[in-house]
Amino acid sequence: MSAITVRVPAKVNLQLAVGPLREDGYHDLVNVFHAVSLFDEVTAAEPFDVNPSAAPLGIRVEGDLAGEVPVNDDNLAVRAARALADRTGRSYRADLLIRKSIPVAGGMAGGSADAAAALVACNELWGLGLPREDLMEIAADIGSDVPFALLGGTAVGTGRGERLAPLETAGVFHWVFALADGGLSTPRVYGECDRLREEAGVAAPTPAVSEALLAALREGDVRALGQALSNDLQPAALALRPSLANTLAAGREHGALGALVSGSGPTCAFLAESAERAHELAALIKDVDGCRSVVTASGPVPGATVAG
Ligand SMILES: C[C@@](CO)(OP(=O)(O)O)[C@H](O)COP(=O)(O)OP(=O)(O)OC[C@H]1O[C@@H](n2ccc(N)nc2=O)[C@H](O)[C@@H]1O
Ligand SMILES: Nc1ncnc2c1ncn2[C@@H]1O[C@H](COP(=O)(O)OP(=O)(O)O)[C@@H](O)[C@H]1O
Repeated sequence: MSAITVRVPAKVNLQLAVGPLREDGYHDLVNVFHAVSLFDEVTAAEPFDVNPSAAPLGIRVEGDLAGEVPVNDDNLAVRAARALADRTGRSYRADLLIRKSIPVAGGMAGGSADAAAALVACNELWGLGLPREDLMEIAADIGSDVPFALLGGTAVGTGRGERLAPLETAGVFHWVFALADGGLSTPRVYGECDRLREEAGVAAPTPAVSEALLAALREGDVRALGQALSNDLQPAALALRPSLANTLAAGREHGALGALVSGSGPTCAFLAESAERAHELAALIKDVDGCRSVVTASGPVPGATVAG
């Protein structure tokens, strides 16, 4: 096969419980991931340039957001492809093309998604046949959110978020995402969370999964799910980007069943009762100050999957 395309979803965090800062610089989490139907596509192709001195991994990005994505060795898709090749101990080549739709630095794990997609695409292109468990291990070395982008669905992540257990869910949930201008740096938001806790004299709690959230997911109870959504990083994201409070308030006023910052933000997520209500809600919040654009999506959807 000379080119493989993989479709990979964004995520929203249904619960993000953040524990104390660990010695390795990460926080222990209970991270309930939910994959939604907003996708990037990554194509890995045999290189056009057969010159042996050319870089083994080429990278291009297409789409309105392309200017915000690094097109060098820092790109998470390139890092993933290199880690996969290193694992085999052989030198492989590929040209990677990302068709970007997931917001960049938006708290929806778009970079992690591209890394997961590159692992699946290159595993196929290079005929490696590595099992999913091996891809999961490489994924966890690249970033805490990368294993979930491989898995998809709805899952609880513990440790730094990389140790996953799939969750049972019923039905389809409908979402509106309000995208903001500019991103928020994930380490900066975690740092602000620690700072706010220290300032308030509050010790970081031991993270625990919400039983109400698990029951709502199991029963497909959208109202109960709306009530159970939570994000410990939200106060930090709001401190760094105060305009998000307006966006969240607008969604609640217009009938969202739940409203929260997605992960480290600044994307805000709103849960709607139905696909129709999601479209109505999107139209009502799209002109709120600080909101660049809105998209609707549903979940859960599968993780990184070869297209076609
Ligand atoms: C917050 C979350 C929620 O799902 O994602 P985003 O909302 O940014 O997409 C994740 O925890 C982000 O995961 P990911 O983006 O893969 O982060 P990593 O590359 O592993 O780590 C980047 C940095 O974030 C901080 N970090 C990350 C994970 C974690 N459990 N504790 C942390 O403190 C550390 O400062 C780390 O150096
Ligand atoms: N393929 C990629 N797509 C998006 N961002 C990338 C990619 N590779 C590296 N990055 C870098 O990672 C940062 C965080 O990316 P992203 O995963 O989109 O955000 P978040 O962690 O908020 O979900 C970006 O600011 C960008 O510099």
